[in-house]
Amino acid sequence: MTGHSAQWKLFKFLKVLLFSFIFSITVLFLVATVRTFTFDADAGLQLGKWENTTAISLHLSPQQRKNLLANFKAAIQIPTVSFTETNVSTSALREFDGLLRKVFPKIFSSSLVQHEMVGNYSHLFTVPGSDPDLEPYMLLAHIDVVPADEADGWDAPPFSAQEINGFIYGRGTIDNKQSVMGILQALEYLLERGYTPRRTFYIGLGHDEEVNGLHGAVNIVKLLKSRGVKLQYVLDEGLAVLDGVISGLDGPAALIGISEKGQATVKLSVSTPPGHSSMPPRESGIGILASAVKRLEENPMPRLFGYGPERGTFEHLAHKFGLPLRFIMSNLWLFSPLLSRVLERKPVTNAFVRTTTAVTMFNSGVKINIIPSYAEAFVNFRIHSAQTLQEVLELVESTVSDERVKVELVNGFDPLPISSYDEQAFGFQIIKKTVQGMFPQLTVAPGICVGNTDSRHYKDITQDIYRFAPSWFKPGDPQRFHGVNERISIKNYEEIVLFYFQLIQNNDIRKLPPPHSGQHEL
Ligand SMILES: CCCCCCCC/C=C\CCCCCCCC(=O)NCC(=O)O
Ligand SMILES: [Zn+2]
Ligand SMILES: [Zn+2]
Repeated sequence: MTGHSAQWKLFKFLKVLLFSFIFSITVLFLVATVRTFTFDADAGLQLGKWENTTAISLHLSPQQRKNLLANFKAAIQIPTVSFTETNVSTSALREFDGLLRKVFPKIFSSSLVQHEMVGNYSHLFTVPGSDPDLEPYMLLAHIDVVPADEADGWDAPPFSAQEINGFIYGRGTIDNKQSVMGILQALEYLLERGYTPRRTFYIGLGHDEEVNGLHGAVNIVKLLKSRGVKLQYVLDEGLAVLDGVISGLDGPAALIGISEKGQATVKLSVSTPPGHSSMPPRESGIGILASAVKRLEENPMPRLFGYGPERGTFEHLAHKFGLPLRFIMSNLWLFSPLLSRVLERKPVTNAFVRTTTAVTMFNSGVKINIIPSYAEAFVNFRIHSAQTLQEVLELVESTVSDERVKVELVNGFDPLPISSYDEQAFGFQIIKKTVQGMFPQLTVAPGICVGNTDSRHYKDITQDIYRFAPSWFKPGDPQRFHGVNERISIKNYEEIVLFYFQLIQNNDIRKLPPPHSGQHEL
């Protein structure tokens, strides 16, 4: 070792020491002097005077609960799988339509409810309210599911709806037939009890959400637009109740999605001359493509934690963390870079830190002794709210940086706008009130939906889109989305039905109470 490099190492060591010292002093100073800033998640409306609208309560006999469960199981047992935009399970979708008509006779025979098929297999229900001055709202869910293979390690066949220890197993139990059946079951019960809404609402059930919703949601929106419909808000699938999923958070939290990430699907391809495998070139097309893919994986997109709505999530939840996390979450202006490095270690939380990179398909070769002429890979990016589709494409090009690799955008869109979630945000507050009415122990916070939903097609006819259902997720449950052993507890499915039953009635409020209106009442 030369004297020069030893000096340099000592200098670097002293620099780190000095930085750590300054950092510790700053933290101590802040702890001692700065009043920790936290949102009071329940401020304002909690004390406000709410107009009472939930006049009808839901009491179910053991037989009714059995029927409710049987209806849900029947829905799971129909394999309404979407494979590609042009390959959906049409006969299963027809069978599903038959099931809905059979198990929800009130809805389909009611003179109040208008039912239309859209794009052949999607459903649009219109339930007119008695007061035309109130702006309508819309509930969304989707009928289709992603494929599932029992051989991947399912504890029960994915379309069996088998009951194991109080859970129903099956593809679609949390994505998203619990909402499809939950919404309609709630409406069926309300109609049976003579309910008529004050505020008009729509229910949209897409049949191709898992393959972009181009025939279902897109056509429903076209139809509503042609009728001049504007919506107060839309509620779709997305976030959920997280119970133990966020490390360090004291108690469960309901995250209501106020935005969703953007998306880009990029195709990388390499064309090379084919030939005999006994005389291979130094680099094959597969090798060139594999290196490009590896470069994308090894160079993740930049950390952007704190620059999007995820910041609001952590600030709202800060008061539910113990120290030192509470302090860190309450001072993200200082700690975002540090927190990013912790969150990026796990896939579920990494999704909140950056645009994610997922290599989902890789195809090449036809025979073991032929050098293939073509290799292709598909990479799916989920774009952080603080980035644009264009910026992601530029980064992909510069990371691949090999003219032999063709880079094409298959499809993509920017992150969705941020819906309002303040005290005067009608949809957010109605959802929050309904959640807290059922689960007073929950903290409610705005969140960002890392997956995409049909609701993104509705952005021209509403300002406010929310993504939430009260599905309870414990550690390991988020991985069941599109994974193995997707399941829901019977208790939770019943809660979902009750949630929509209450939500529909809560929407009949004419307007929200003024903020802080109840604070002086003693
Ligand atoms: C705040 C940090 C921890 C948050 C943990 C989040 C838990 C995530 C819960 C649910 C997963 C999100 C799924 C969203 C719905 C996706 C719908 C879908 O599959 N759409 C198709 C697609 O995105 O390709
Ligand atoms: Zn879904
Ligand atoms: Zn899905």
